Amino acid sequence: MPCSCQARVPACPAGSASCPAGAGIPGFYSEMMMSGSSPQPIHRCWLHTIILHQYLRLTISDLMLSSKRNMFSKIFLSAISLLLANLQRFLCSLMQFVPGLRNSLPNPSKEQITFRSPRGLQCISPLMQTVEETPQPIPAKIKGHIPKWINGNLLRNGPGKFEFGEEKFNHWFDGMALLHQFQLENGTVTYRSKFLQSSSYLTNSQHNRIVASEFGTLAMPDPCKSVFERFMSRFEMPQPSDNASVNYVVYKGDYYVSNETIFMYKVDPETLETKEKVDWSKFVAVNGATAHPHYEPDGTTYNMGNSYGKHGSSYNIIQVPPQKSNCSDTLEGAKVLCSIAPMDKMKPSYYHSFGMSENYIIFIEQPIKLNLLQIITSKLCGKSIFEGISWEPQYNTCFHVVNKHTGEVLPGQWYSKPFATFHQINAFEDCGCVVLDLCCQDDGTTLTAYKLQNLRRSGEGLDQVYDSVSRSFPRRFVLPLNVNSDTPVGMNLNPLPYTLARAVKDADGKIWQEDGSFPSEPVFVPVPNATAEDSGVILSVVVSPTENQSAFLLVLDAETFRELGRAEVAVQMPYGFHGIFTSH
Ligand SMILES: CC1=C(/C=C/C(C)=C/C=C/C(C)=C/C=C/C=C(C)/C=C/C=C(C)/C=C/C2=C(C)C[C@@H](O)CC2(C)C)C(C)(C)CCC1
Ligand SMILES: [Fe+2]
Repeated sequence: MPCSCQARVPACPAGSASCPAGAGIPGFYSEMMMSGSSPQPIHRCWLHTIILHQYLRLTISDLMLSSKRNMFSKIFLSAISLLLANLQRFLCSLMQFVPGLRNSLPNPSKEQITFRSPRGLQCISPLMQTVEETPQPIPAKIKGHIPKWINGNLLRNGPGKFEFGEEKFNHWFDGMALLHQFQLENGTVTYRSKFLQSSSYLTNSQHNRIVASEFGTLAMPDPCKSVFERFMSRFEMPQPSDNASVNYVVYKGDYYVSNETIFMYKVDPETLETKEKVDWSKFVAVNGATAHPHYEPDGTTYNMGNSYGKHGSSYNIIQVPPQKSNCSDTLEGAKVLCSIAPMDKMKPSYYHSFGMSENYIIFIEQPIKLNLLQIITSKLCGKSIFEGISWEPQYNTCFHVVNKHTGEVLPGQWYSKPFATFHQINAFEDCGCVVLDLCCQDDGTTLTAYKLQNLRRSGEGLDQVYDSVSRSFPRRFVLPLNVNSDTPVGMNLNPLPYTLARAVKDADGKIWQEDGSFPSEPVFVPVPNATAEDSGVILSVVVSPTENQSAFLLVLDAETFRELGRAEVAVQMPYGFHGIFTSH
């Protein structure tokens, strides 16, 4: 990394103990908990309601920034309720504005965040069980009203088959990709689903056992082979899975499903048919890419992927052009914009997503480490890839900022105390800073909780699993970009006053929840020709482990979070991962 005037600037996690300035977003949660508001939404729907909260948080902070509409009264009411809820913290935040006092304020300590350990959580095992596909569209039963202007498909991806014959997968992420489609047309909704016809799915089906290893499951050698052949198979390199179960992504206007390996599949978003398999390494020198690319308005796509070579690994930023040069195009023209060396080349960090603002790509190198030696020898040791991943909080979390137009890595290092992050909320630039909102956990061992044996527990066992998972909070990080050797040390460099304006959402109370219901990642669909940023609807597929409780597509008014309608589908549906909406 170019580093002639390298400055190590502690990134400022709003509300965390390391940044006095940040009485930020996480405090919002602690206040919500401590002021006696129900912590239920997080506890009851611990898989995804959190994301709904995070989405809300984002909407509110954006509203606060633009502050154009009828927000003043909301802010005022919120401020009053916050003031009453926590007078001391409020005074502290006011003192932030007094020059000289700002840096001497007490840190909002983590200990202030108190949680009740929930007891008797509802068993969610039915959401992680094999289901049948529904290849022909079936009509959904509409309750309420689905606006007629929403025309298109909500496409979602996630695991739907967890065993073949007698053999069972170990980890939630191993389940075979089931592609879902909710088709919305003129106020009506139909649903269909199909299993991705990946090589993993086809060979496992053909042999009626697990032949292809997945993230958390090492396939056993073929029992029909000789003892010698079975022994020798242990010396083979693990093969990357093509079970693209994590998300739908778009490159050059075509739809693909993706996990995080070297393979993706092109799919037909209308019929859910599996089309061609695409290998990233045929186009750019990478061994995989995330399932969370970022898109420019013109269709240019940015992604990140690791490359592994003789001398260890690199993190690479990839740019895919917006248009095809002919109709059979896939990733032609893709290029590596820049490569970043890991802190330890044999132990690169795991990342599930990355940030993008107008001019920058922000890569977060977190202390969830891939032990390459262990992964390469995993077959020999009888282990899965998952077992080669570890949480190593002796490392800080480090932010790398790259100019996405030039590929130049900015000559600074921003770091924070160790935290783990899977998903980004937002990234933008303001006053010479990059502002990042992330879903953060103080501990990076969550992947273990997602083992199927844990998720399928019930009663006290499930409560224990839930207690073992570090809570996820939205946190705001401010990375001042114009830092050089003249920049004074020990001063808060965050010029943005609005990182304090974090407490508004609670009183706003835009939460959708229902007992025993598990909403999926919310997807915003703007009304055609929308003028306000939140004119439109929020779509979320809601599933339930309760018998005979139908899954449904929920349609909320994005501005008010009022339920407009729901489209119930009488099929069993597992809990999925991600998806997108595609307009007709
Ligand atoms: C094996 C091999 C090599 C090396 C291979 C290596 C290093 C492979 C590494 C593979 C890895 C790290 C795979 C990771 C897969 C991770 C996946 C699929 C993650 C999925 C995450 C999901 C679905 C997240 C879900 C969610 C989370 C976290 C929070 C919730 O709130 C919301 C929800 C459910 C969506 C070499 C060196 C190229 C040589 C050749 C052979
Ligand atoms: Fe994700």
